[in-house]
Amino acid sequence: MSYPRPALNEALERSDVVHDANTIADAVKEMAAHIADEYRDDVQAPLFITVMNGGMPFAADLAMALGDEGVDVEFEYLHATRYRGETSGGARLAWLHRPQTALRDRRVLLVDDILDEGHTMLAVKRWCEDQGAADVRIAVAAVKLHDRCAEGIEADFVGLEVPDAYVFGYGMDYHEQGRNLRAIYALRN
Ligand SMILES: O=P(O)(O)OC[C@H]1O[C@H](OP(=O)(O)OP(=O)(O)O)[C@H](O)[C@@H]1O
Ligand code: HPA
Repeated sequence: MSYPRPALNEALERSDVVHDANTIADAVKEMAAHIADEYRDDVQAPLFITVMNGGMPFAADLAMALGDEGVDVEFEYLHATRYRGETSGGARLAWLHRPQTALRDRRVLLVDDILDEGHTMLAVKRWCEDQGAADVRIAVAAVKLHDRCAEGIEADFVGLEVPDAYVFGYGMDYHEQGRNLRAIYALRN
């Protein structure tokens, strides 16, 4: 993250709301119903791995909505970043924290804010598979609409679609700011 950073207020002035808080809440509830169907008959709770930092608000909402559906989850987290507070991603994914729970034979649900070019999820999913996970599913609050997504990766559960612009809010940052906004905003180019 380079300083001084661009101001969040100025970014908000040149942004549009793409999904408001109510729309996001409805999408999370609907996703939770689908995800619950996937796991409710399992003897062991899925390992619910939040991809920090961006995945945190969505993961919290989704976990509670799964609880409402009567489905328990075991919490874990990882931190892998390739944007590092910037608005375009680097080639290298930096692992800042790996899950400490053994993944062997576990069903894993990876939970993140956005699937954009997919490089982060591709690497994280492969790592989980290499650890011997029984199966790895991906839930994201939003998928960005473009044709630059890495081959071989897609989300199993998607809340909302966002346009091909830099988006922030609901976990997603604008230069490490704005993650705690309840709506999702897109910068006008
Ligand atoms: O599909 P991709 O193009 O790979 O981008 C998606 C990833 O980028 C963001 O993380 P970031 O690297 O910004 O780390 P952060 O969550 O700590 O901000 C976001 O939270 C996803 O994990
Ligand atoms: O558009 C985005 N916004 C915030 N974080 C992101 N990580 C990948 N794409 C984005």
